[in-house]
Formats: sequence, structure tokens, C-alpha cells
Amino acid sequence: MNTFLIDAGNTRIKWALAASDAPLGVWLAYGAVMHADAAQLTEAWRGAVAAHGAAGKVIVANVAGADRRALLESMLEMAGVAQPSGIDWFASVAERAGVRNGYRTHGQLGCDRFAAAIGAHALVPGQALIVANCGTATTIDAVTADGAFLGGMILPGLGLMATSLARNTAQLPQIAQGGKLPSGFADNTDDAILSGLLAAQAGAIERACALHGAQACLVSGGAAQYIAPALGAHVPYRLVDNIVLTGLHAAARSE
Ligand SMILES: Nc1ncnc2c1ncn2[C@@H]1O[C@H](COP(=O)(O)OP(=O)(O)O)[C@@H](O)[C@H]1O
Ligand SMILES: CC(C)(COP(=O)(O)O)[C@@H](O)C(=O)NCCC(=O)O
Ligand SMILES: [K+]
Repeated sequence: MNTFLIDAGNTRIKWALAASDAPLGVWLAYGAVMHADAAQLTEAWRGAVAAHGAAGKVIVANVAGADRRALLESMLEMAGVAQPSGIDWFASVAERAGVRNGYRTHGQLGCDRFAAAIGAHALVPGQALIVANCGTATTIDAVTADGAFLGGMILPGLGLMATSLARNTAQLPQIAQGGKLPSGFADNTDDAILSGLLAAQAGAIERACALHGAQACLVSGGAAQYIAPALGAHVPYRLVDNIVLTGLHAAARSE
């Protein structure tokens, strides 16, 4: 039976259809849309299950609020993927798929972070890990070799940092995404902003790796491609596509 997975973050909705026996993170179908384009999902989902077969299990990690949850529920039903009663709304619990939740109040931990920790531990078992998920927010979490989620750091994501500078200053522009990596001390405004933002993001990840004695650092999320190259050469990092979906896949396979 196939498994249908959704990661609804604050910027984009990512989804995948996986065969039950597929290796972690290997999808039959995959897509990602901005919230404004969510209406496109119904057709895409209908097409995916028509092409690859129905899903026996549907797991959704949603940190985008109750309205999004209601919308996802109705679109899943309209697309013929799942009835509302058949959806597993992924939640941060005390323990799942070999990862123990170290938050004082288990449910307070963003369910995407718990899923990412599960994904990281499943991809790299037996190593002390830092999981950096660079989305709307950047979250940087520590997982021990035996699967204890210790907790982490939350900071504004790369896009949010850039926008908040542009919005709250008279003279600073909104910088474009991408471009070449600026050197530490930049000689123009755009590069100086990008240099500062990347130093903040990469610096936090490096600090977390040092604090935790990380043997591996998994970097994921929409802004990962910009942040990872700014990490120091000593950081044992690896880019991972969709660590949250990978974690949901690992959770589904573990049951
Ligand atoms: N094509 C893109 N569309 C939107 N955001 C992008 C894109 N490419 C990179 N980004 C960056 O990725 C972030 C969104 O990443 P994502 O992992 O989807 O976030 P979330 O899980 O919070 O929805 C944006 O804040 C932006 O910095
Ligand atoms: C920190 C987050 C906003 C990250 O969301 P994202 O950037 O993936 O959209 C989300 O995981 C969340 O709402 N967490 C709840 C608070 C916590 O994890 O402590
Ligand atoms: K995130």
C-alpha cells in the first residue's frame, strides 16, 4: 500500500506519495506549492493516486494553523485520497519511530521539527546529529546517537530576516534571492546584507554543531541551498531534500 505524506509549513505545502516498501525519501510523486496556490493540489493529488494507486495511510504534519488544516482535509477528500477520519494528523508525542521527545511539554514542539528529527535519526542512525530546517523559520535541533531529541533553537528564516531589514529601515533594499556567496566584509549594501544574514544563519548552525559535538549536520528546507554553502569547511553537513516528509515516511514505515 502507498503512503501519502504532507508537510504544511508557513510558506509552502510539500507532499509526496511513497510506496510502502520504498527506501526513505524515494517518492512515486512529489510536489510543493506556496499557500496561495494550494487550490492546485486537488488535481495534482487526484492525478498522483490515479497514476500510482491509492494510499493506505495518510500522514499530515501541519504547523500552518487550523484554517490550513480544514482546507487540507477538504482537498484530500475531494481528491479521493482520504476521508477526514482516515488522516493521521502527525503530532509531537513522547516517543515515535525511535525518537524520544525532550521538550518539557511534548505537544509544544512543532510537529514538523519532531518529524525532521525522526527523519534525521532514520537517515543517520547511531550518530549525534544537528538537524537544521531552513524554512520560514530556521530551526536547529539536536538528536543524540540513540534517538533522544534534546531540543533546539528557533530563529527567523533567511527570507524573514531579509524582509524585516527591508521593511524596518529607510535605506536598506529587499535583496534578491540567490547570487554568489559574498565574502565576510562586503563593499556594497546588497552583499553586506546577504553576508550578515548568512553569517547569522550559518553561525547559529555552526554553534549548535559545536555545542552538541555533532557527527553529522543535516540541512533541509527551502533556504538550505543558500545557507549550506556558507557553513565552515569543518561542519560535517549534508543537504537533504524534504527532511520533514522523510521523517513522516520513516514514522509510517516504523508502524
Ligand atoms: N521558490 C521558492 N519559493 C518560496 N520560498 C523559497 C523558494 N526558494 C527558496 N525559498 C526560501 O525557502 C523558504 C521557504 O522554505 P520552506 O522549507 O518551504 O518553508 P516552510 O516549511 O516554512 O513552508 C522561504 O522563506 C525562502 O527563504
Ligand atoms: C518553529 C516553526 C514555526 C517552524 O515552522 P516553519 O518554518 O517550518 O514553517 C514551527 O515548528 C512551530 O510552529 N513550532 C512550534 C513551537 C516550537 O517548536 O517550539
Ligand atoms: K522550518
